Amino acid sequence: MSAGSEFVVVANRLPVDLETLPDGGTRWKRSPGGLVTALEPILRGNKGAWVGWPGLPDVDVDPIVEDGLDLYPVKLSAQEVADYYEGFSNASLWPLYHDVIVKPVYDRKWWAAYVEVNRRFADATAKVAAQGATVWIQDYQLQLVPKMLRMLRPDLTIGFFLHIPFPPVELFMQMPWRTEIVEGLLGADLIGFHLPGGAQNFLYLARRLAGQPTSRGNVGVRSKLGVVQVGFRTVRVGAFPISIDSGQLDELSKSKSIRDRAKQIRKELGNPTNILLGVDRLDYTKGIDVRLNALRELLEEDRVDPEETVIVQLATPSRERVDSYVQMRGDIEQQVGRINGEYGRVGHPVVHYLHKPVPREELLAFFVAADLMLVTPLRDGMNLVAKEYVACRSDLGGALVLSEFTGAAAELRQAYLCNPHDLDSVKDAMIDALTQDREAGRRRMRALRRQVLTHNVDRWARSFLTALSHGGVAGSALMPDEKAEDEKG
Ligand SMILES: O=P(O)(O)OC[C@H]1O[C@H](O[C@H]2O[C@H](CO)[C@@H](O)[C@H](O)[C@H]2O)[C@H](O)[C@@H](O)[C@@H]1O
Ligand SMILES: Cc1cn([C@@H]2O[C@H](COP(=O)(O)OP(=O)(O)O)[C@@H](O)[C@H]2O)c(=O)[nH]c1=O
Repeated sequence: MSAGSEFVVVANRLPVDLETLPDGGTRWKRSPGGLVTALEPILRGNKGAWVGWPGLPDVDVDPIVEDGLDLYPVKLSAQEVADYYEGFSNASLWPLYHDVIVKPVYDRKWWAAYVEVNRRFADATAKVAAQGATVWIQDYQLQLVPKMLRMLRPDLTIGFFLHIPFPPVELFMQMPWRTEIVEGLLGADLIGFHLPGGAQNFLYLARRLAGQPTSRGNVGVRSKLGVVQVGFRTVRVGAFPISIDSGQLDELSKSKSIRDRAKQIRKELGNPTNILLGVDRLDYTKGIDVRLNALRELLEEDRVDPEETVIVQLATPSRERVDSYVQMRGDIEQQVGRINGEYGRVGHPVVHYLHKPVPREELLAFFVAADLMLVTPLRDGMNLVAKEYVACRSDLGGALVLSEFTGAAAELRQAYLCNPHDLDSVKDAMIDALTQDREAGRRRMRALRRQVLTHNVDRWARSFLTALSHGGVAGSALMPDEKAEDEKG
């Protein structure tokens, strides 16, 4: 075996995506989503390796050995992208884990591809990792890798982190391959979730489906880990809410170039009194439809003046070949057209909608410019956008409307919290935020910033990796296996 890497991250995507250009050539671009936002700075600071898919089917890409970060591409065929990524990952697991907002589809062919691709990731990682290395596997696309990798390389320390919610038993039991998934995860030494609720759901399922004895006490945040006893091995289970590089964003957002661009954005929008902002991957979990409906009703009821208000919705294209995403895009674009048709005028639309990725610096200028940030998911593992907005508001201006169904809501208690399933709750939160007293708004933003600036992505990674290397703190005594009792109840 070659020397290999001491620290390896394994994720479905590499931090950069290969993109096909109109002339048939290719170029690298930043991969979408919060997982990459969070992990890239950690890996660059730790000199590690990243195993992942380069984002295009059927391409052979050589490993890229860069300063501080080595990339090891895993090749997927077009059929595997359809079955493993678009199918099992994003039409079975994603909706199941997000409260079945759309109906999950369970397909044996997709499952077979999921097993096959997970095996390929495990094989690739086994080749890259040094003797005794630490391997950190990411997210729902790779839940079988911990067990597969342990069988290949028992010398490794293996962590797993789930970036999306882990569902309650009533939903998880729908999954035809539920036991295989729980057993796959139990190959890790430490399994991390954003919130204690996800960790507790998992502990219950480990007892019930894998028949393993587990701890019974509450799991804490970065403390009081749960345990599952798997033969002679102890698997730890904990809650580690992810975050952002808040210090860096705070600094960048104070720069003259971003401040100037924010002013220019306001001018380009016609200097309205209120700029509302949404920033999301175009995903049905994000509640883009919810905020547009809320705004339309507020306009209808004359509670918001269309002459003084604009909403900017930045929507990165996502999973564009999955049926539910195609359908949702059509619905949202229809809503945008309806609001502009009814409340806009020539040269002054109410909704400014972009369906394209927005570069990081431009995004920060939008955060600085926005009077009201709308984060209204029906369910979201964390939502880094909410934290990014707060980090960019060193002026203590602006206000955040935040869905209670995001992981971020557990920490950002001074936001205007709302229930996205109750349109009146969203509308009231928007009005409260738009009419807030200036001083009260500054107090809220100060408190939000204290939370985000003291709990950054570094702390997230350190808390997880420390628990992984030290074995963590078990919070409650191991209880006897009460599988039979659970099964009855
Ligand atoms: O890779 P894609 O299919 O294009 O999707 C992008 C990423 O979306 C998801 O992000 C999640 O991770 C964030 C960071 O922990 C979290 O804030 C957010 O709530 C999640 O939705 C997905 O989990 C990633 O695997 C994808 O790469
Ligand atoms: C729309 C948009 C977003 N970003 C960045 O992407 C991530 C999104 O992370 P979050 O946790 O909120 O959600 P998902 O992971 O997508 O489910 C965040 O860092 C955004 O700043 C971007 O760079 N460009 C965009 O256009």
